[in-house]
Amino acid sequence: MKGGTTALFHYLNGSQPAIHYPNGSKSHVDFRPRYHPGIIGAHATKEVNFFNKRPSKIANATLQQQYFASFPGVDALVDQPLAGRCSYPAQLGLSSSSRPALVRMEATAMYLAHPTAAANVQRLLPQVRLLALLREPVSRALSSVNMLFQNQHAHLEQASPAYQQAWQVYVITELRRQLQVLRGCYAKVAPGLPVHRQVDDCVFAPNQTLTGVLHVHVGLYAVHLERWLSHFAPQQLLIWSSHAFDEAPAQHMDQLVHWLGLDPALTWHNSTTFTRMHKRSYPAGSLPAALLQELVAFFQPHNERVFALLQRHGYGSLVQQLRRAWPLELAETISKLQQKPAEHGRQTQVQP
Ligand SMILES: Nc1ncnc2c1ncn2[C@@H]1O[C@H](COP(=O)(O)OS(=O)(=O)O)[C@@H](OP(=O)(O)O)[C@H]1O
Repeated sequence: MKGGTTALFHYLNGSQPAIHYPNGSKSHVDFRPRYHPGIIGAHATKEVNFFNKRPSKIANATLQQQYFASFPGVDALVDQPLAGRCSYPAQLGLSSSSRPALVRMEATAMYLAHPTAAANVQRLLPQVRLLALLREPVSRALSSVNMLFQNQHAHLEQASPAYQQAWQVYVITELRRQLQVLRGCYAKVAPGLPVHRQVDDCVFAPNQTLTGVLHVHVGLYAVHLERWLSHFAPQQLLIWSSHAFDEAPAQHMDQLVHWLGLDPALTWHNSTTFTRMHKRSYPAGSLPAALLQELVAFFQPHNERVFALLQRHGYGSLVQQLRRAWPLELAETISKLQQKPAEHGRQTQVQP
């Protein structure tokens, strides 16, 4: 969440007006082709929000049918979506001469941090391939709180002093509150149960909700990856630095095509211009230095935990990449947020 999932989804999915499919479902046909014809996104939205529901007693086959109804060209009875098969290849831009492989994808930002999503996915899609984008956690938290603030204060003119003042009060209050709740959760962690189980229980306690701590909690990647890696093998989980993806999108997309075992010759390299998506502005000069320091200090040991976890699971080169990228991302965020508009754009030195 806030790591570039919208951009990734749309780079892969092209841009598509609606058409109708033989099974009665309404779906898409490209006017800008998908990056690879063998990868197609969910209908209508990148976020299906299916696995972040409470576990249900409905039979797996019915649940699978419900889930696959979110994707174009799918009739789960004849289509064998779990086998990567597709009944209407021509409509999806695939050659119909053989039965081509088709990867269906969605990008529900909430899955990574959700306490039961990994278990729910494993139950229905044990062979699934997963991709996580990790953004420097302080920048990610500020992006998250900025989005919520903007959604709730659309009536305020962004350049106005009232907007800046309200932004500052909101960001300080909300981030401090979330930091306090999560410090409490981590302080209670004891030897025994895995850390992610203890933290999930605390975050999901009766007087506490996931959304209530989302800005900070999502960036505590060690607990989330620990949870997903307790359900899936590292071979099923591709993890990218958000910053590296931003710097070299085509290279990452080609890596994805290769990792999914699709034919690279079918890749449509000119399908997208890789412009940033979901980008928001921030009020310059509004982030107090003390809050910034508090955030940096809070995340620092958690970042070390995620580096150690990734190293243990064979993601050593990613760790090196994140150790280089995160200080740069943090410096960019500080430059964007802390300096007065006149100073904006100057180089800023930060401690990693
Ligand atoms: N290609 C690429 N790579 C990395 N990061 C990118 C990219 N495109 C957009 N962005 C920045 O990502 C932020 C939006 O992330 P998401 O699309 O994941 O947001 S959401 O979870 O769907 O709300 C948002 O960050 P902020 O602008 O700081 O809010 C975008 O600017």
